[in-house]
Amino acid sequence: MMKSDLEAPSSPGAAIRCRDVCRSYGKLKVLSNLNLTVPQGQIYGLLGPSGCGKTTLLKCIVGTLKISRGHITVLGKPPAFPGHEVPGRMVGYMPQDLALYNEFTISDTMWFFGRIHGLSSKETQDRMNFLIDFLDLPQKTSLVRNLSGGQKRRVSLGAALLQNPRLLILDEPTVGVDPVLRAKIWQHLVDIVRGGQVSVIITTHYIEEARQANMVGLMRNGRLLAEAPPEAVMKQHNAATLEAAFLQLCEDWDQGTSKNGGSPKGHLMDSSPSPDRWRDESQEPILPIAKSSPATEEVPKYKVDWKVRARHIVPKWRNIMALMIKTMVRMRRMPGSLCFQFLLPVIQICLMCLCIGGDPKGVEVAIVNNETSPTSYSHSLLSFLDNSSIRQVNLSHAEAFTGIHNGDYWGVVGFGQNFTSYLTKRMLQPRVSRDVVEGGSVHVWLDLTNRQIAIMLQKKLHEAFEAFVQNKMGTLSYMVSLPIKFEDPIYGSKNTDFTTFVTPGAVLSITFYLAVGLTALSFVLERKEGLLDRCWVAGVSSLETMLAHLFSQLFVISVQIILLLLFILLVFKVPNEGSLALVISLIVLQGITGISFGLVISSAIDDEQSANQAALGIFYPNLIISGVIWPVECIPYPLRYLSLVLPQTYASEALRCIMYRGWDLSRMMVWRGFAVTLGWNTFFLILATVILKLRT
Ligand SMILES: Nc1ncnc2c1ncn2[C@@H]1O[C@H](COP(=O)(O)OP(=O)(O)OP(=O)(O)O)[C@@H](O)[C@H]1O
Repeated sequence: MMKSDLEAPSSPGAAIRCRDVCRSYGKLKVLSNLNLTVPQGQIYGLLGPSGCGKTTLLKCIVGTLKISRGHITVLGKPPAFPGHEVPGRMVGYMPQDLALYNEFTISDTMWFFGRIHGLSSKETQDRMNFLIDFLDLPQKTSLVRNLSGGQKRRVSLGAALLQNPRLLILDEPTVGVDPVLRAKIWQHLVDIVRGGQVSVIITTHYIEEARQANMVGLMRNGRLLAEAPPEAVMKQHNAATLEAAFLQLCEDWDQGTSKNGGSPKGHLMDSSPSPDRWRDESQEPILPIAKSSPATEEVPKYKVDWKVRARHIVPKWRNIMALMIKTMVRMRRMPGSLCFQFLLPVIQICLMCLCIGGDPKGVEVAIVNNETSPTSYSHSLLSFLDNSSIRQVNLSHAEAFTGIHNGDYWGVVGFGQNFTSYLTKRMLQPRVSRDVVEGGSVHVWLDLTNRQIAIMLQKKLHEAFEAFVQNKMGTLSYMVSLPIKFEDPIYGSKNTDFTTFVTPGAVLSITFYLAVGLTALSFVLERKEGLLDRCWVAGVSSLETMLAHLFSQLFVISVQIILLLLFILLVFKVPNEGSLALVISLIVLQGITGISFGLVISSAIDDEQSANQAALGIFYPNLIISGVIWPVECIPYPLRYLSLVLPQTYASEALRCIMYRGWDLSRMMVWRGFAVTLGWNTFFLILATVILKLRT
């Protein structure tokens, strides 16, 4: 048997007491001055037409919805009171939504809730075996996603019954359940309340089955019309069935409200019933719940000492572990998606290194050479042009210019008839005429619409000319060199390409955005399916949910980062002059920033489409103004200040400094990147926790 570690509530008469409870959704008033009392050790059937506010009331009772006015106590204290086990092990909640993990098996589901409630393996196993048998569930290895609607509801009921809670809150547990099993479930409820320790509040659409309840509450338009034992309700209205009695009561209420200008008919009394009263005096008339009496009832004051409060706030490792195991099990059940997550960053960085920043290849350039001799300088110079980058096409002057105007060539390189003799003169004589300089020059016309290609052509022509001079003049080549000399670089190499600049920023961006993508939907779907609320009622705090997501996603991004680094360092040979530990730490921290930002989106936004839009919406602006693909120095000033506070600007700079300059944390440009990243991490995590807390 499971240990019964649950204390008796401070108010022995009532398991749940709602007084003057009001709750609205925007302008829609769903609960208005509602009073309800669920007696301890009894089954309370909450009945009412669709949309009258039953689910809303149950959510207020378990504490997932805040009430706008009034007072609720559950097992003696308000829900979510520090140190109170509601939410927690004392309460078993079956929400109206299925609120089950589809990728789980029945057994995974029970183990998950067992861990959260702190049950031992044996307790979980025993309870699971009993519930599978009792609820007539299929094999425990069956996946929830493959179960029928009715079977899913029974698994959901099983999860609520698992820890033998003191209070069961069941929102339509018998929908989609066959009559035999329905009877069995009701019999079970009757059995468990018999000892007087367990109380049940249950909503159902099958009004007649509520005759087995000890007490029914009849709800309409957000008010409780009456609260009494079922026989008393039927007797009061001379009805043979509870349904007929309920119809009668609604009619009476409607007539009462229309005749009396809003107040119910006279025979509906004006005081709130005491639960004990109904135990003995079930023949009394049905009592509506009055507006006046509860107001006179004093709201108890609850005190809590700081130790209990602190224990309430500190996250429980047990819950974090349970949630992490849950995420891992779900990942294992979706191997395709997991492989995709691991490979996506590698694919992205490979594409980036292959396609961005390298030298253009096979660029067609028209050559108009008016020198014919194969020994001429023009032929020699052209032989030094990099053939892999530039494809030379020999043409006449007219053809070359027609071609470049038609967009066939990126440039025209022209040599005059006397290029060789004029260039020789220019090289050897200190004073030459303008015509000699003109005729001894290479003339280049470029299509400058593509700046990268144009810059490449200019660079290749300069390199070809330098190689040509070196070849022709040997040690005397210094005589014709430009009076600007580029010495050996302090950092980097002379052949540094744009890829080298982009890679560190790209690695950080890829890690950040994949982490955002991984987490942005994590709560959205769980909230939609009611799983967040269900876990919260089981005693999982917002901070625990947040930390569990963070730790599980850390595992995924760690694998992603290892693969990314292997590719950039070993396959694409991006240089790393600094400490690998610093490189890894900075990338991991950026990943955590991405996870935390994803959690903010996930906790603030309710639907997948908006969450995706938010994640995508910030992608380009952030990428562009973080100096990842183009230097920050090019950003105009007011915008540059914004750029500098973004999570990736200083971090990219820091990573470049570590990798290419070999700097460490003693340099401001390095520690600044770490500091900004850590700052954003903390901010996003706190923000996400606060939003999640406010919204559950
Ligand atoms: N999140 C929400 N936002 C806005 N309105 C809501 C929300 N949830 C419920 N409502 C509205 O509040 C009213 C009461 O809904 P509730 O789900 O509590 O009814 P119910 O009695 O449980 O109905 P049913 O028996 O059909 O489940 C309905 O009019 C519903 O449209």
